Amino acid sequence: MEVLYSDEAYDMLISWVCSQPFAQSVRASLAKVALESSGRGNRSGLQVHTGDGTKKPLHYSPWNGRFYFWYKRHFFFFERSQIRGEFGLPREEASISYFGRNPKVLRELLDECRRHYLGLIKNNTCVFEHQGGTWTPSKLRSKRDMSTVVLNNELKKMLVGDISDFLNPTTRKWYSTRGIPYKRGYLFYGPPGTGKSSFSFSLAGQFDLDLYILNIPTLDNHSLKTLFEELPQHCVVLLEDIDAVSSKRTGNSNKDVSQSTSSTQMPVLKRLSLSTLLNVLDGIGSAEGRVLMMTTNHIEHLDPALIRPGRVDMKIEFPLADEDVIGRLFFFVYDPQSTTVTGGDESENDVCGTKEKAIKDCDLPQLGQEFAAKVPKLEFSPAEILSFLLANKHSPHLAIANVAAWMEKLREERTKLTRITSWALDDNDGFGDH
Ligand SMILES: Nc1ncnc2c1ncn2[C@@H]1O[C@H](COP(=O)(O)OP(=O)(O)OP(=O)(O)O)[C@@H](O)[C@H]1O
Repeated sequence: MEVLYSDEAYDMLISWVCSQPFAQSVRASLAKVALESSGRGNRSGLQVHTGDGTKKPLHYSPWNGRFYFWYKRHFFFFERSQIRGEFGLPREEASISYFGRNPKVLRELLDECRRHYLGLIKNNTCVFEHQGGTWTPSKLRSKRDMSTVVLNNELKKMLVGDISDFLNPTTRKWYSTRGIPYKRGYLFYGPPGTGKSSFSFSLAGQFDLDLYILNIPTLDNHSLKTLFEELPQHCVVLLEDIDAVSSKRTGNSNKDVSQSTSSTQMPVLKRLSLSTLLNVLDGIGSAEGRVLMMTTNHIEHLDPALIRPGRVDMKIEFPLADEDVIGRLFFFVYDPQSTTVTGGDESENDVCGTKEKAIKDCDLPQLGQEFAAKVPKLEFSPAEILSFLLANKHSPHLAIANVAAWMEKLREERTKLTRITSWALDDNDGFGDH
């Protein structure tokens, strides 16, 4: 049985093989630094982060040979090597065989590999990105708990309820008996740093779905079609910064998006046309059961066709932080319940412990109110506030004392940035030097 490197079955097989006793004593092995703290360990066997803080841990796996082992009273051999593929590029290959005639035995073994792999990744979300027209091997990221995205609770509940209803097996039947395509689309819109991507990621984790991220500016028509055709049945597809593709159609419904403007208002060269995107979203190639999440900073730049019901079933605004969110972000950072001290040496933990105790002794609700009263509502994004609070994470009092100066600095930076942007735009107006 051959297993293709490009397929996730490859990871299932290799990670199982690496966990077997025979793999520890092989004489030909591949040594690699497991670069990612949590991920596939360069596809030489799944490496799930152990949190021991080892720098550049080495990982070994059977390589370039034939390796024999017993499994359920059958004699197997596993082969893995590197060959020259298309255009002379090196390509990895693996296969598994056994002495016998029943293919079921091999499938049972692969199923065991699958279960082993699912056990390893159970607290992770598999994230797929793309290079041109192909999905790259998934990366594993720890699931992000929904509670870590500070948002209106009603909204959260409503969205979670909507998605869980959609994913309910009876819903699929309901859709098919009525001839309605079984898919659901959401648009998350709002200023940068308000949690749109983070929330999409935590939703994927909540429903144990793989996340497929599409980066619009790097796509052309052909690759978008191919990528959509390769989507599995149940997954979350995240189309980030969808305004980078959209153009307001002025009479000509197929106007090319190369004339559109991006979030920064700068003209961008794009090869992906709006009509292709619309066809792909509606087409047969569009996987059944997929949850589509689109994000944008500029809902006003979107073509109405892109977000019409059927393509987008719910539009959800992610606003700048209001008083409630500001207070909850404060709590999120200082509440000892959401604090875990990991890694570091003992003395560092002692310091953290002392600081935590000092924070515990504070009247947090009172301080939270004080902090929220100092920050004007709907002026700063949750990302900005969080970043400030993290810089003062050991002292809520310091955060309150420093917040006015921080806001002033941020406002100055914004003014400067607006001046630079408008200067750059003026310079690009085709009227030459200033
Ligand atoms: N509401 C929030 N609650 C908790 N953390 C947040 C929230 N909003 C933003 N953050 C934090 O800010 C950072 C940026 O957030 P994220 O990328 O989700 O924002 P975004 O709205 O998708 O931004 P953009 O529009 O620029 O893509 C992340 O580290 C995230 O954890």
